[in-house]
Amino acid sequence: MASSISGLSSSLNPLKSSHPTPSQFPLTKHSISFRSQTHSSKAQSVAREVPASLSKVNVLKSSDLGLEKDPKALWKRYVDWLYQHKELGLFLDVSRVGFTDEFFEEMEPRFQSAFKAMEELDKGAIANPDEGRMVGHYWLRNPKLAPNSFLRLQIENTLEAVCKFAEEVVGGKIKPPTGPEGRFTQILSVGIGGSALGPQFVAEALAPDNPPLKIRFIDNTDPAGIDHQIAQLGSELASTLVIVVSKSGGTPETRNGLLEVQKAFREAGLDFSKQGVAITQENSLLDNTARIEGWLARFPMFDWVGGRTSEMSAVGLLAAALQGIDIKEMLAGAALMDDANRTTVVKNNPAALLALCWYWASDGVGSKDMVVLPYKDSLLLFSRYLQQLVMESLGKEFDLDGNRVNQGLTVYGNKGSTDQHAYIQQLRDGVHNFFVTFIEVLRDRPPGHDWELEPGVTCGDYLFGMLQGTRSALYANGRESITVTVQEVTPRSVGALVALYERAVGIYASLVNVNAYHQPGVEAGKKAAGEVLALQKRVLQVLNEASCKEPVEPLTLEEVADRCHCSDDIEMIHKIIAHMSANDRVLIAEGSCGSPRSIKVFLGECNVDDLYT
Ligand SMILES: O=P(O)(O)OC[C@H]1O[C@H](O)[C@H](O)[C@@H](O)[C@@H]1O
Repeated sequence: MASSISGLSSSLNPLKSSHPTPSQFPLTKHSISFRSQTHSSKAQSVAREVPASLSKVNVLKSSDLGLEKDPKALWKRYVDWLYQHKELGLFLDVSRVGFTDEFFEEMEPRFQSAFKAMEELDKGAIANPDEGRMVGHYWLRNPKLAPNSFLRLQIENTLEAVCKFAEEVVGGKIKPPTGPEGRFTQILSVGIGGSALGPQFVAEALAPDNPPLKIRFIDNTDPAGIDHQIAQLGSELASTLVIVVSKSGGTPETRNGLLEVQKAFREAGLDFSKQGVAITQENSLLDNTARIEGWLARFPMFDWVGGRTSEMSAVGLLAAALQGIDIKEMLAGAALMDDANRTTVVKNNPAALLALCWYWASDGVGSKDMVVLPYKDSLLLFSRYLQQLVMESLGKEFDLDGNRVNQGLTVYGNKGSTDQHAYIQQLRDGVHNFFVTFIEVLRDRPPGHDWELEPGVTCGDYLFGMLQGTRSALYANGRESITVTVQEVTPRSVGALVALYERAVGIYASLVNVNAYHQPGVEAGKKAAGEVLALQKRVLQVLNEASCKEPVEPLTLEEVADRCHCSDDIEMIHKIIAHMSANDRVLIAEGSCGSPRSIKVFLGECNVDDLYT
């Protein structure tokens, strides 16, 4: 690749020779007001130091350079910057992101520091300092890189065990005790967050039309959602392999899902332990439960693999292998991508190029959102998967030096061209608070099935046209975009995409100096939920005491709050009572929900035993 930064000759690129003056390259009114808005809000909220030169250079955008009006210059920029991974057949086009030569040069030393940090991480440094953990998801696809032979063997043995188990289940050697077909036909995967999103994305992207085992997910503590999954299984519950996935082994939603499924098994007269599989850290609550109850199998999660980067561990691989997906190809694709992402030449490093674009487009502070638009139905869940990977990794209050930075990068998107008929109107014409990543898949459908639905044009040509049209239309209006192109959606290309974004997140986190591998903010919501449930128990106790009196003593919300000794929580008590009374609990509430002061509440039956517990 040429070493020119923007790829523009000096005659075409004014930045090569000198900084443009405002009169040479007038900013549009729109871009002036947007820019000043962003920078002033940034100044108020971000304590992080942005090198003055960077923010200055950053004021210039591709639209300011008039690139979209100069097809030759744009073509040159496209050619000069086009990244190609030959073996993977993957391209990365960053030409529609308008970073300048100066910006690129300013960023270079910071990239070199990021590469150093990634190198240390690869070697087993404690890259997650808050939790004192190594970060080793890259070793999963190249165990030779693991820092010691113990870890290498753990990875290799687990992979071997996953392959063997999947082969025996698919081949019918491991079978359920009962079940109409005498073999496992369904997977019910119970898990949440990183223990669900990767397997969901990969199932949608890669499962064949008629997989050996079909997969469904319970990824929430929504009783109706759980009932729906179990009802859909019907009599096939008897031939369902239940995979319970939780790194910590103590996530409440996953535990609840397990308890609900076990109840369904009991009610169907089935022995859960003969159909249950656990994927979790050794000696976690889940691991101990599975061991004591003698479940069919257990696979390890490693301390040094985070949930959101666990797709290439047993978490992602077991489910994939059971659906007939070639997991060795997924691993090979990821390993090839990882190798490419280790080069220290930014221009030849696809993950670094992504990180560069993210930094430029969002001013290194998340001032713009990342809209991910795969033009392929099977990649629908990619943006959802990336949402956790990117936002849980980068969305941090403090940087590594303890400064309050409130970092992050918002990710959303579904798929093209469908989204063109939903919100792309706003992207083209409305508030300019985003940049787009198009994911393009060159192969429309398997060979031999294509036909022309009008002379010279196939259905896939339309999809192609929609992508290219949207990319051009957005760019013409100053909206930046990245395009990632793969030949086909295969285990190899999906593995490569996962690896590309994992590394881009790691590099970007280094650039903005945050710990990408912890999630302290998640605890706050969990803790608050625990407090709500504890309050509910106290409310029930107070109501029980009042309802055991003769005559029964209905209580106002104020009285309940007083007796719980938490008058500050009266609003929450109102919500607890409204929720319980909507759910056929023994609780009876009189009065109008709309005027909480009118409510009086008591229990339909008094439990004398509970008075003394
Ligand atoms: O796999 P588990 O331990 O059950 O965790 C499931 C999820 O829990 C939390 O929400 C974490 O923030 C996620 O990163 C994690 O993936």
